[in-house]
Amino acid sequence: MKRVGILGGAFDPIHLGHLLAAEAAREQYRLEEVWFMPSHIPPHKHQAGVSGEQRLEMVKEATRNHGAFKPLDIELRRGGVSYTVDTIREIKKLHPDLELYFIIGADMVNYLPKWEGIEELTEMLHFIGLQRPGSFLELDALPSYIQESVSLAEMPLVDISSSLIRSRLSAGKSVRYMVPEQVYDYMTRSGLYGIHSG
Ligand SMILES: Nc1ncnc2c1ncn2[C@@H]1O[C@H](COP(=O)(O)OP(=O)(O)OP(=O)(O)O)[C@@H](O)[C@H]1O
Ligand SMILES: O=C(O)c1ccc[n+]([C@@H]2O[C@H](COP(=O)([O-])O)[C@@H](O)[C@H]2O)c1
Repeated sequence: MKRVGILGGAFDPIHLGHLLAAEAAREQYRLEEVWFMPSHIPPHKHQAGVSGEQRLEMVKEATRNHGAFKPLDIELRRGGVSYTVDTIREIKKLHPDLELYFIIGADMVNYLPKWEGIEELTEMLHFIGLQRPGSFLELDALPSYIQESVSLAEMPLVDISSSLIRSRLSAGKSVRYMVPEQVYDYMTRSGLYGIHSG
């Protein structure tokens, strides 16, 4: 069975933490592809500041040079609140032959018990969890059926988040090298987040 990883997120904007997480999961779990999937409306946080189209465009720019990385717009096309369980049901119908891995940072691992339809999700896929600065991964605190569906991957700890990038930009600070150069160029060209070139 083909092994595919999915990295879901707001990508508001996509940054190096996302890319390193995807690459670590790909390498350590021998994933043939990793799909980067922007949410329409995220279930547990504020709606993104920039449009879905622009977040998808940044994902395309960031993934274009990696043969195994692909953008996936299934949640943007569906609209509404992006519950992962609904998305995975849809993907399973389209591709019954895939072995699916959902890639998440430590903050989201700790949150798994609150996810919509989490029991069904653990039957449909595996989770790959990554350490993230500021969030201590507490697998022991999770119910055992969730613990069994989570495996960990190692990555260099990267203290970058989309909110850090947005707040730096609103303060007129540089975010160069926190996002790939192509994403930086796109943000500058489109004037996203009030960015000024330089
Ligand atoms: N620096 C990082 N290290 C490891 N995982 C990360 C990192 N940044 C994001 N992730 C994971 O990537 C997924 C998507 O993240 P998302 O697009 O919401 O970015 P974010 O940086 O967490 O955004 P925000 O700061 O706006 O909350 C989540 O599972 C999140 O835990
Ligand atoms: O389905 C849920 O209940 C659920 C709850 C929290 C997060 N998620 C998904 O996890 C991914 C990362 O979430 P976030 O909030 O860090 O962007 C993204 O694809 C979300 O849709 C899903």
